[in-house]
Amino acid sequence: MKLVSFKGVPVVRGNVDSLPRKVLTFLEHDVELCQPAFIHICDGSDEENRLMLDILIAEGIVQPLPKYENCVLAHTDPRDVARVESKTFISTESQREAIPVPKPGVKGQLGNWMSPEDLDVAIKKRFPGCMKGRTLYLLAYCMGPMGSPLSKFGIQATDSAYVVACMRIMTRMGMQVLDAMGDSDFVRCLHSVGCPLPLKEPLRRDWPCNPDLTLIAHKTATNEVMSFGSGYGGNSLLGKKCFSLRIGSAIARREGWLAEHMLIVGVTNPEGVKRYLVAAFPSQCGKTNLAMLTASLPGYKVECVGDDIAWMRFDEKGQLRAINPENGFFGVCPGTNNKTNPIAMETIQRNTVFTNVAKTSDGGVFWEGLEEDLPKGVSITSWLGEENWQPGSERPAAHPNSRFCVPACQCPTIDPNWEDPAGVPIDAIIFGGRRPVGVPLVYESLNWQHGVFVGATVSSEATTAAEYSGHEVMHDPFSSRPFLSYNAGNYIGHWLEMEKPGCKMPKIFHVNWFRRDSKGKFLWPGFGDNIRVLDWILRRCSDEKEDIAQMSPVGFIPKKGSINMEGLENPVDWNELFDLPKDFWMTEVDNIEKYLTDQINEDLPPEMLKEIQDLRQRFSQY
Ligand SMILES: Nc1nc2c(ncn2[C@@H]2O[C@H](COP(=O)(O)OP(=O)(O)OP(=O)(O)O)[C@@H](O)[C@H]2O)c(=O)[nH]1
Ligand SMILES: O=C([O-])CC(=O)C(=O)O
Ligand SMILES: [Mn+2]
Repeated sequence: MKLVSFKGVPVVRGNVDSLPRKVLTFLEHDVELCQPAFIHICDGSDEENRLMLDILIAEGIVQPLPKYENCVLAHTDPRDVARVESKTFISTESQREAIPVPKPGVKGQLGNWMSPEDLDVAIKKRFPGCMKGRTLYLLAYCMGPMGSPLSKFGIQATDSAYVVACMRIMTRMGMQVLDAMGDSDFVRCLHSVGCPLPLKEPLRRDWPCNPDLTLIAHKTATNEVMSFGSGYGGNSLLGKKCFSLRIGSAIARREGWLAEHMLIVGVTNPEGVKRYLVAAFPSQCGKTNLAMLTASLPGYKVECVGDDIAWMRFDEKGQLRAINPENGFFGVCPGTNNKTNPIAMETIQRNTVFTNVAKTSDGGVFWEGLEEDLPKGVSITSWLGEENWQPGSERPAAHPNSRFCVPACQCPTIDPNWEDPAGVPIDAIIFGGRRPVGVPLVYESLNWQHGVFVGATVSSEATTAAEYSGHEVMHDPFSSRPFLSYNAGNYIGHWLEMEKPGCKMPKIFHVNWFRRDSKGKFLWPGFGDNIRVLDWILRRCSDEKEDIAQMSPVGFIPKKGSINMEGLENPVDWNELFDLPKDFWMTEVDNIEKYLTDQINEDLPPEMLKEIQDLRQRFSQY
């Protein structure tokens, strides 16, 4: 029998009675806590999606984009435009489980911890009654291909129809998941925009959020996420960073695998040999672009498995395999255009939710980088609603962290094996970041331990993916600093422990597309030309031993001329791209040492101290 109400709350859609027992218990708890006016059990259907978009349009949160097929544009409160690292917490019994204890007098930068008692207080301050007057949407979703032994289930309760529409794109969500779940365990995710009705103060730009009380909390021991006050992507689509990275890496540590902030691609060379690799760059540093690369070298093909997150484990034959837990792309808009990323441009013509981009008078979208594609005679309304926005204005047309949210299956270069339940075999791991000086285009680590050191010492210029301004170079271990959910020292230790007899260890590389010349211009063209570097990397992974690498203090670097530069639009300066300035690197080693010993202190694995010593030693003799 269909229940028409649950705990006295009308069920406007879906059948509460058919929910698995554990899901029902979760729902009961959230309904009692948040006191929604209605309950809606999501089925993931097209019809339901239409309903969500209609609600969002009626509320003024999104507007249709008649120029494209089934696309909408959302504008947020200008205070809710990015992840908020300062309000993101890991809650564990002991602090040291979650974050290292830095040296005395040093401010820790490797995550925020909250005691279970403080979290209880924080929850009681926020969640009771937080959904009054609103609908609680219950979504069942699967991270990873349905039926894969590597996949995991999640349940999210949310009071945001925007979140429902985006989660339907970013995860496998709906009836089929509820059916497949049965009584399996799941990650419990509760999300509220924190604006019960009636409102206490008017919304800005019709976007409900609660910046003063924003809190993104994770209980890793019990696989729980509680997110309050933000509707923005990484804070609200809880399957993404919260589950797949923070909860995911804690599970991965317990179970002996890796959950990483990495893209996954397959690269086929002109001989038809295909190899897969993963790459970890910090937010806004080129993962989506590399994942959708159009090769500028003839005969090469790059196919996309994922653009942001990889779950990886060794199979029984000792081969590392990766799945993409996600079902869509939540990609950066500015800079995306038909030259830099034509594949993304084609992907986002349909069924896309855009957030915080500008709108054109012909019902399309606009952002920095699309100037050349702008039809004649159209006018632009900026993301902040400024009409008749003009190129060159002081404020950008689109927010620098504006995003598209689109189903992965629409990507014309999606890999045929992207949903292989066994995952794809990984031959190389790449780290990288935005390094304006000193760091060469590519180098290869000397062995696994050195490669782990390369990952642990990733640094990059700050971007707008979180609440930073300016371009300071920041440490970002494994490109996952914002997503660490257990002690960074143990994180490094976990990576070291992945090397086991019988496992074929992938080679580890470091790349830098962002080195600049003395005038501030990028030395490397990047984008489609990055295939030239991938080609070198994959030749290094091949069984055919080519004479293309030489030892340097940072690791193996390409022998001069060993990267294919044929057909480059403009010549590049090899010497400048691979220069290793000794004074820069001596300072870099000191910085690394200070950062790791200050921040991770007693939990830093001694292997890292050895790597610091060796790097300094190699440079002092250079
Ligand atoms: N110069 C240069 N810029 C690049 C390159 N690849 C990407 N970018 C720019 O870097 C910005 C971010 O690129 P994305 O590929 O979206 O970065 P991401 O790592 O996927 O970002 P998140 O989604 O935040 O994790 C965009 O503005 C790109 O145009 C490159 O090879 N060279
Ligand atoms: O989490 C987000 O909002 C988007 C993202 O991929 C990142 O910042 O790495
Ligand atoms: Mn990302």
